Amino acid sequence: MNVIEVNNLVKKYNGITAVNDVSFAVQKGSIFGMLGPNGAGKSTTIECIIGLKKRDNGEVRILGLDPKLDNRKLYDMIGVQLQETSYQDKIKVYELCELFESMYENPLDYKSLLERFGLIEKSKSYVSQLSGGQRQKIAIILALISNPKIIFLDELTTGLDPKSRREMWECVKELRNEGRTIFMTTHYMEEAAYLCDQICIIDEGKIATIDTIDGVIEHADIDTLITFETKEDVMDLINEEISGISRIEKHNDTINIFSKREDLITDLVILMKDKRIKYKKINILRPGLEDAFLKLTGKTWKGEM
Ligand SMILES: Nc1ncnc2c1ncn2[C@@H]1O[C@H](COP(=O)(O)OP(=O)(O)OP(=O)(O)O)[C@@H](O)[C@H]1O
Repeated sequence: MNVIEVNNLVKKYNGITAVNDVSFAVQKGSIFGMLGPNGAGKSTTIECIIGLKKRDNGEVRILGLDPKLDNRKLYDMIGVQLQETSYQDKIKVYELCELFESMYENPLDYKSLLERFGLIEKSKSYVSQLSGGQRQKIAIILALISNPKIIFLDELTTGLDPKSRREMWECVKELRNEGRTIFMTTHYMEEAAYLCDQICIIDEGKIATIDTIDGVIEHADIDTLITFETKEDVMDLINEEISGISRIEKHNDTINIFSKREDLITDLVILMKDKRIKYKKINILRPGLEDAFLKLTGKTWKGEM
């Protein structure tokens, strides 16, 4: 069952198209990740979906409701963490939580949420005194107070250290395991690969692909690379005896074989054994999300883009 449906979404800023005919659906109880570089249109997509920004074209349904028309109803059912949330300087954690609690009809008990996220002893601290990771946990807690069915997380872990990022990942998984649906955006490929059931690669406002991680990699149709070292002249032999090679190259003693056939390595090892060819450092490199991103968008992934 789809809990988010977006069809042909378009958003322009002063004539510049930030989100260009974007369509996708998100299944109940899944983690859906939107992955793309700076300025790809991720935040704008979230803001249009939840009704914070007016879309120029297209249809959006969240739990069957149109955020443009059923704004109020939806706010009790979704939780949102936006990228640039600034809190009042002189507000304490419990005050902020109480403020959010007062906004909903059936809020969750914020104290148990603070407990769950290991922040109960920070209850009386000023939000401004919390670490980056703790502030992001507060953002999740605030998004959870309405006991939402769907949670929108916009670059939840940007700027966090690796340990805090890992902690946030576990939090997000837990939320999914409770049956909630997560829509998240991220710059981090390993985050998308670790968390997301479905991933959507967006670039310059357009979707390059939507699939599972394995599906995205498969869709990109990239060769596996098998490398090894030998001092012997084997190029002709390999070309003659082994099928399915897209490309083979030699750099000094290193041979690189590109192929769609992962089992090519088995044939290769048998061939070398039969012909008594000495080799070392045999290795297989399967394509990853990074390679798929490059193939699908023509851009190199620079980690935190
Ligand atoms: N309020 C605005 N007015 C004009 N242009 C905007 C506005 N907000 C975003 N844009 C532009 O729209 C495009 C998409 O921006 P958006 O913030 O949605 O991208 P993003 O993928 O979330 O990027 P980032 O990862 O840097 O947050 C960018 O070119 C951006 O400059």
